[in-house]
Amino acid sequence: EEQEEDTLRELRLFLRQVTERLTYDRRFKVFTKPVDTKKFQDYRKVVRWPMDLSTLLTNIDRNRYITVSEFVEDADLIWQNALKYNYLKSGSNIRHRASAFKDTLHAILREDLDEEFERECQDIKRRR
Ligand SMILES: CC(=O)c1nc(NC(=O)[C@H]2CNCCN2)sc1-c1cc(O)cc(O)c1
Repeated sequence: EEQEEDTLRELRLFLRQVTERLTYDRRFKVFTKPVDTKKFQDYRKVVRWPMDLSTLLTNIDRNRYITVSEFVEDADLIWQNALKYNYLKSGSNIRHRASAFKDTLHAILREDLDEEFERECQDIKRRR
């Protein structure tokens, strides 16, 4: 009902703010767009579930997330995929950025997410 729609609108605003903070951080430019699979032909052999910041934003606008934890599952794919694809010594530069991305994402959530709000979102999900 109306209160639920208010909560989900507030969730989308929060998730857009988190995504935008990461997108504007120049360290994470490599994570802002889908990996170019023409340029990196082996990428899809290594990474089953590609994810990037622009796709997160599209998913938010399409009402794909009704809890913060669903969003975090997708956002975590970004750094997990980068660590997997760059496991060799030559990928250390991207691994450092992936680790910084992970720490920044979870620091933002620890600082800005009210767990009472996430519990409300979980209740809406349960009722559906
Ligand atoms: C984000 C990611 O996972 C990524 N990994 C890379 N790894 C390599 O190039 C490693 C692969 N192993 C051999 C040594 N090079 S390049 C790259 C990337 C960089 C961009 O500027 C845009 C983009 O979309 C993806």
